[in-house]
Amino acid sequence: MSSKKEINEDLVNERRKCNFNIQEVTHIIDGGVENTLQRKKIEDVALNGGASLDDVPEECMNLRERYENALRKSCVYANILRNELLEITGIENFGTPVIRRTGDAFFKDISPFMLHLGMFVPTIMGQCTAEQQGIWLPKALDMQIIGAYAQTELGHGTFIRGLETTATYDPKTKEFILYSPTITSYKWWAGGLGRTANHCIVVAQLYTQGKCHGVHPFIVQIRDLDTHMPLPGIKVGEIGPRMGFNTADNGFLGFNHFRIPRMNMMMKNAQVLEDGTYVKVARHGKLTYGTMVFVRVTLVNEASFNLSKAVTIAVRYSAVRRQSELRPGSAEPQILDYPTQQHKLFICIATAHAFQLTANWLWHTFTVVQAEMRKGNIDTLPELHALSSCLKAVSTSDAAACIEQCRFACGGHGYMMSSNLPYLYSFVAATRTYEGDYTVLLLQTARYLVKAWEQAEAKKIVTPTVAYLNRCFDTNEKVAWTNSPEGIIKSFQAIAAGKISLCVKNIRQRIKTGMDYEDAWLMTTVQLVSAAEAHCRSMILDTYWNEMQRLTKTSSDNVKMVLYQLTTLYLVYWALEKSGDLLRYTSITEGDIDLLQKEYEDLLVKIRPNAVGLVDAFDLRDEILRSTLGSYDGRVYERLMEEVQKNPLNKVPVDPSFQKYLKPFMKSKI
Ligand SMILES: CCCCC/C=C\C/C=C\C/C=C\C/C=C\C/C=C\CC/C=C/C(=O)SCCNC(=O)CCNC(=O)[C@H](O)C(C)(C)COP(=O)(O)OP(=O)(O)OC[C@H]1O[C@@H](n2cnc3c(N)ncnc32)[C@H](O)[C@@H]1OP(=O)(O)O
Ligand SMILES: Cc1cc2nc3c(=O)[nH]c(=O)nc-3n(C[C@H](O)[C@H](O)[C@H](O)COP(=O)(O)OP(=O)(O)OC[C@H]3O[C@@H](n4cnc5c(N)ncnc54)[C@H](O)[C@@H]3O)c2cc1C
Repeated sequence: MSSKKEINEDLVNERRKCNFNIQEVTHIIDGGVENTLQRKKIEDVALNGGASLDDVPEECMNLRERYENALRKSCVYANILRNELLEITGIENFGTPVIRRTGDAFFKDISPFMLHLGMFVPTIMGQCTAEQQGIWLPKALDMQIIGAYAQTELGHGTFIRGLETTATYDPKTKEFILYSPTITSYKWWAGGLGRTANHCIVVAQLYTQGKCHGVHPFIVQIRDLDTHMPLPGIKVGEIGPRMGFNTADNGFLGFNHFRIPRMNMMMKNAQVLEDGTYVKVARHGKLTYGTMVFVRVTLVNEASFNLSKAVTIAVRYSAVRRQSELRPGSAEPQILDYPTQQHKLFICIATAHAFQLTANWLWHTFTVVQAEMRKGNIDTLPELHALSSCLKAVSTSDAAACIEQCRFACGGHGYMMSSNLPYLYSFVAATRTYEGDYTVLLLQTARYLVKAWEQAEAKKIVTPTVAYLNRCFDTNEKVAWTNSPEGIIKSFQAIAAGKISLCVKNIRQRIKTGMDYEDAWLMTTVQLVSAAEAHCRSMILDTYWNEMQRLTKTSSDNVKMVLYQLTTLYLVYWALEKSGDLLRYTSITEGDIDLLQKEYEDLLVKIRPNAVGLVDAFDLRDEILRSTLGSYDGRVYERLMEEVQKNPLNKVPVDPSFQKYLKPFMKSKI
């Protein structure tokens, strides 16, 4: 952080205006004082140990240089991780978001090791027997082997049951034979696979004793550990430039009758015995999808974190940037003073808080379900799947939209790579697609909601997150509108219940006209997606409001006040966004909507003086923000100018291509 005298004067004034204790809010976001201290300790170790910032910005390098540079930094970072950070957190917490976040000081784009840490290691933990873990986990944690997660194929990503790679058991040699029978069966997209990984998890159709048993995970060595050459029978490479993730080393992979030992099938949930007998161990058929559930849960946290970075950049910049004049001859106002700018940005601060608290709650739910499953109880898995699916879908989609809004809020300079906003957007935009596409995951939640509705109809007990269906089912009429946080939450539950009810009605009507269930479902999917989104929004609103109440019980009055304002802003914003639904499912009137609009605009005014304080409370170090526009000191123009000097194009006054192309071209038409 720069010394105080260098801090932009507007930002100094903003910080003076802030009327609440910033640290108190930081502790709430971190989940307590202890967590803040732990985070700072981890950041000190990770960043002071040699955060290798680049002399040349990543975006000015060619593809090969970018990869090499990313790998160089990954090795530096991974050394700090395995030698120092895991000492602090304990090895079992290697994937904690606090550690993951320090990686952003090293990589503007993505590390080729990301998938090793984010999916390869968790899959070994979740899908291997204790014996298998004993073989691979120490090596993987120590990074003596580097892995990827190769599930998606050129032809299929969503439809996992449609994967074409086969793993056929040969009892004579006690091996599986991996084979890619078609172009479309080539593995495609796996991060770290293209150039870096020497192992990967391969999801393939398991054949034994002449029968297909569906998709199962296998651990496969693909490159020689010494020479790094692809092993015979393996075809592997990089899939090419993409919108983001350009240093993530996404790869393709094909197998030509490639043999692996029997024990390389990950056998926690199903086994193939030496003679080829297939034995199902798990009580739930979808436990092989466990890594995806884990990553979906962590992605809600990612959505919040990346959005907090984007909005920190945009709010600080908006305090520094001055533009236009309100009255002829008057001084140019800070753009943060425009209500339209506040409308773009304050909802982003609130959304980051809403997702952070929801992510914490979801993580807790995940650990409880995991503990139950260890005891053999799998009853809560469907609810976790429904929850993690819709929360992943909505949080990543909203975060991407909010980050883009932050970029709009920064005008032309927001379009510069050095603002970091394009990187943040392309990273989060990908999270809407990978680990289950938005629409596909909402339809998974919708499946669960339709079943829950049928249970409520049959007066059976439904699970806690859909308990509101019982109440809404009984009332069967428009919910009475009350303008209070609780009233808004209840109204959103009524919207969700109303939409689910309508879906069920329409499916039944379509079946009556002669459609089979699958077609009736298909024809209703537009409404089903909308119902699942409504359910998800009601949960986020409920969790944000209740968790914020709980967490601020002992806070100082001003902290309570500013966080109350922000939470209310979020509730009112969404009530206004969904006013059409409110008119349909509650007794709200046009007059009530006018009052909500007025309340929203009043809240913008109230939050304005604390805006910079609120983003400071995210406590994001400049090394992690990596933005010319968003640094703590607000030296926006100086940083933009400094960045220009690093651009290799500016190293010589005349580019060699002038002599080669431009001059001959200009002279050619005489
Ligand atoms: C130097 C280092 C840098 C620093 C790093 C430091 C640390 C890192 C540590 C952590 C990193 C933190 C965060 C980020 C981590 C990683 C992320 C990074 C990059 C990720 C890159 C992307 C990876 C991928 O995308 S992997 C591929 C993912 N693929 C998908 O998600 C496919 C989506 N499709 C599906 O999930 C399914 O096919 C389907 C659509 C759900 C349908 O499945 P299907 O088998 O066809 O189902 P059906 O047979 O129809 O049955 C449906 C039935 O099953 C139930 N079901 C479905 N899924 C599940 C499930 N997962 N769990 C439980 N139940 C499930 C469903 O409800 C239904 O049940 P019903 O019949 O009773 O209704
Ligand atoms: C940056 C990035 C990194 C990735 N990393 C990995 C990795 O490390 N390992 C890995 O295995 N994979 C990885 N993937 C792949 C990723 O998991 C898939 O792209 C994702 O699951 C979507 O599948 P798809 O590409 O087949 O899309 P498709 O399923 O082809 O989707 C295309 C469109 O069709 C729609 N659609 C598809 N099915 C249905 C349906 N049933 N109902 C309604 N609409 C439907 C979707 O909504 C979408 O709009 C990565 C992808 C990206 C972008």
